[in-house]
Amino acid sequence: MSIPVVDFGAYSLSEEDVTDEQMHNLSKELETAFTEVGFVFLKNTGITQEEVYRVMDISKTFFLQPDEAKRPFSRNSFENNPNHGWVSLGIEKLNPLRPGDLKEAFNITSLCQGSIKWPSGAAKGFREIQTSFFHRCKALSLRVLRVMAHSLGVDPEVFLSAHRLIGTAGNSTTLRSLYYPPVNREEGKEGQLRCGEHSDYGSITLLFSVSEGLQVRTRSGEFICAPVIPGAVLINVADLMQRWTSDQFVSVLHRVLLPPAADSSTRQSLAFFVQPDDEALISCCDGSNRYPPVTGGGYLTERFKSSYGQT
Ligand SMILES: O=C(O)CCC(=O)C(=O)O
Ligand SMILES: [Fe+2]
Repeated sequence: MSIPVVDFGAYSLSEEDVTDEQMHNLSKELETAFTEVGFVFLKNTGITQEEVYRVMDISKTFFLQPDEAKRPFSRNSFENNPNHGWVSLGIEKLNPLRPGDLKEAFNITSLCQGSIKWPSGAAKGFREIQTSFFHRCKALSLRVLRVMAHSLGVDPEVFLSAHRLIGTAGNSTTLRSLYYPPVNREEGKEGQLRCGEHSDYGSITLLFSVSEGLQVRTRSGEFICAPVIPGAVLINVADLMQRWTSDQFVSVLHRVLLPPAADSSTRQSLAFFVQPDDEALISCCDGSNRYPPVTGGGYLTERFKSSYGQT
């Protein structure tokens, strides 16, 4: 089994709209991918490799600074926006049974709050570059959600009306830059990975990476390596979407292994975690009561508790 590749050109960000026939074809392709695998590569989305490199470059400039320079931007230090900011190495455990992940991250959630701080100095342009990429990812996500609604035969407003506030205080959608530094095997703890086995929490995730390392679990339970397809965006179903679709779309485990011994390369990726509005009530879209309704914000709060401990 492999991750399907779908040409999204008909509904790329540079196209105004899509014809009924194109929408039908795309929705069939996404339906197969999200029902059977939970992941899909989209080609020709309108988001270019150059845009991705620009965000990765400015993020890397930030990450390569000494920890003292990054500490003022730490996650959990901004009032009203606890998820914004820098997460240092080894802090987060996406698989709570393993030691902390060997990665650093920078989260960008709400774009317009006075209380948050943005890196400048060495990382000049950080805010502008990240913000404009956030808007591009938001636009693509809404298109993908529309196609997904068609796949399920539900009114697109079921998904779209629950994602009205992306980029504002009432929604926790996050653009996360990830940096995996070189691994020193001697210092590593038993069982430690770059990113432990997990599934994502929200509706869908857009993932941009330029090097290998990601593994995705298949239905039969084995992990397969995700290839790198230059210019393509990897999109996966997350847990709340699985619940919303009464398990029709599957949210599957994935992880990032350590590089082979003696390989001192780094890895970078960008994840755009799409999350329904905090107050949006998510009930099974097939009208069943397979899962009780839950709010976007309430569900996320519960999930964060397990990846950061109960604090
Ligand atoms: O870096 C990657 O490729 C995957 C990261 C990931 O799955 C996550 O942060 O949720
Ligand atoms: Fe993930």
